[in-house]
Amino acid sequence: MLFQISRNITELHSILEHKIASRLEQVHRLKYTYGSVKIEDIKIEQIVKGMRGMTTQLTETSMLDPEYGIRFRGLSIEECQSKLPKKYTQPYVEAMIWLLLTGEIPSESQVETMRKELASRSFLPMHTEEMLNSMPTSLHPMSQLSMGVLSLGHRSQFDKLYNSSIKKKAYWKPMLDDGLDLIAKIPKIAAIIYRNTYKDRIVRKPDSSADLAESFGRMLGWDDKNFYDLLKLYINIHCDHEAGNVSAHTTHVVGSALCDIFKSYSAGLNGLAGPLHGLANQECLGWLLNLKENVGDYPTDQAIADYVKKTLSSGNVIPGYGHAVLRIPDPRFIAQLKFAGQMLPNNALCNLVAQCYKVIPQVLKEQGKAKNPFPNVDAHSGALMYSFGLVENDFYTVLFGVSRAIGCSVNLVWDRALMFPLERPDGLTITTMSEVCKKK
Ligand SMILES: CC(=O)SCCNC(=O)CCNC(=O)[C@H](O)C(C)(C)COP(=O)(O)OP(=O)(O)OC[C@H]1O[C@@H](n2cnc3c(N)ncnc32)[C@H](O)[C@@H]1OP(=O)(O)O
Ligand SMILES: O=C([O-])CC(=O)C(=O)O
Repeated sequence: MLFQISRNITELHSILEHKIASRLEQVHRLKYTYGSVKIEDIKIEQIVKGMRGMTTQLTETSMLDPEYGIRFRGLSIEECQSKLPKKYTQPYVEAMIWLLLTGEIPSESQVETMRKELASRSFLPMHTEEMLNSMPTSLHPMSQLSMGVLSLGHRSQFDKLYNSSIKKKAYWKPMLDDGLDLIAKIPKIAAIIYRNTYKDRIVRKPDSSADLAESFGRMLGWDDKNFYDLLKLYINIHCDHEAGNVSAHTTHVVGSALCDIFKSYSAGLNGLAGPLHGLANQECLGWLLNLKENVGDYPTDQAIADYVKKTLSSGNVIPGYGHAVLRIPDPRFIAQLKFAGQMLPNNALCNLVAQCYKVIPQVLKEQGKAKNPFPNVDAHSGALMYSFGLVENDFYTVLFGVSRAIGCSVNLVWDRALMFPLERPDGLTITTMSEVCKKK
């Protein structure tokens, strides 16, 4: 047999086999029955402005509505919180993984199966640990993470089987195996980076009796169930955000060349490390601490507004505000605001975030540039981590990367299952496009 699946995931495999067969039929119909149907026109403006509002991708796992926010397999964040099996106040990350993969709410026993499967895969190969341990601590944690993930590729089942006689319609199986490996191993990579860069270089082993978030929290060095809860919330809300965001899109494009998950997601992580995307959470905390230093712990609204105007007049963006798609306050921000209100009602930094939410949208509206003056997910995450003692803000995007590995992996599994082709859009030179415009 070319490909051996672990006994733990035989049920998951058969659920997926079934779902994939029916989705393949739909994709077949889209391609052959409706192939010539036009769904929208493209304006020059959209091409010049970074393809905003152009529908160009098929995705299974989540959809982003500008006026509502993210829905994971049709469920809002609040619905996920109330319907998925949970520990303490937040759903298990394993439950979210199951939901994204299958579109179904898992039972407690399916969550436990997923937990065991991930725990059994959570060790790292020796060369990955040695490589991480040899990295200079001055190298940005996201560069370390991207290389750590890339180094896992030596045992890619997808690479191995691609070079054997595996059929195209079965590519998703080794991709799932690699995806589970990536999701299981990335917390340990992140923990090594954290302990090496900021602490004593001693990292606890993954805890095979704990769930993914708790084991991750322990490896980072925390013994605090509220922190594990925060990690569950953080990982669940950051794991997927439709297909067009920079990290997911990059992973998808690289994967479309039939790269394995490790090469594809390593590329995605490099995109996540940009300040207009995931790195905004690092920038955001820096900005917030500077604000606090300038205006004190309990500023007036006017003092905040003045500081925001100063940032804008120096030509910088307000990190954590605005969004390429959303036109409302990000529900992921609201979920964190609620968590902070319940867990840390008297925390000055989190209360400052809440006060900024009252003040900043008005200032951005008055400036009149940002299409969305409201906070996005990054406007809160750093303040929460900081308040739980994780104060090293250049590590924050690594946490984001641990989470986004889930959505990106699940999407690659489905990309291969639906046999999506190499992605290769056309381009025009500026001169040719100008000529096309003149003719029209
Ligand atoms: C997980 C995530 O990736 S969420 C996003 C995280 N990034 C940030 O928080 C960084 C701050 N925000 C931004 O830079 C932007 O809002 C982005 C990158 C998120 C979205 O970019 P766009 O879709 O181009 O935004 P939009 O169409 O509203 O931009 C129009 C103008 O408003 C400006 N603008 C948008 N957001 C902001 C902001 N937060 N502060 C100041 N100006 C802003 C843009 O820079 C642009 O100015 P320009 O015309 O001089 O180039
Ligand atoms: O959707 C986007 O473009 C950015 C974002 O919020 C995410 O990737 O989480």
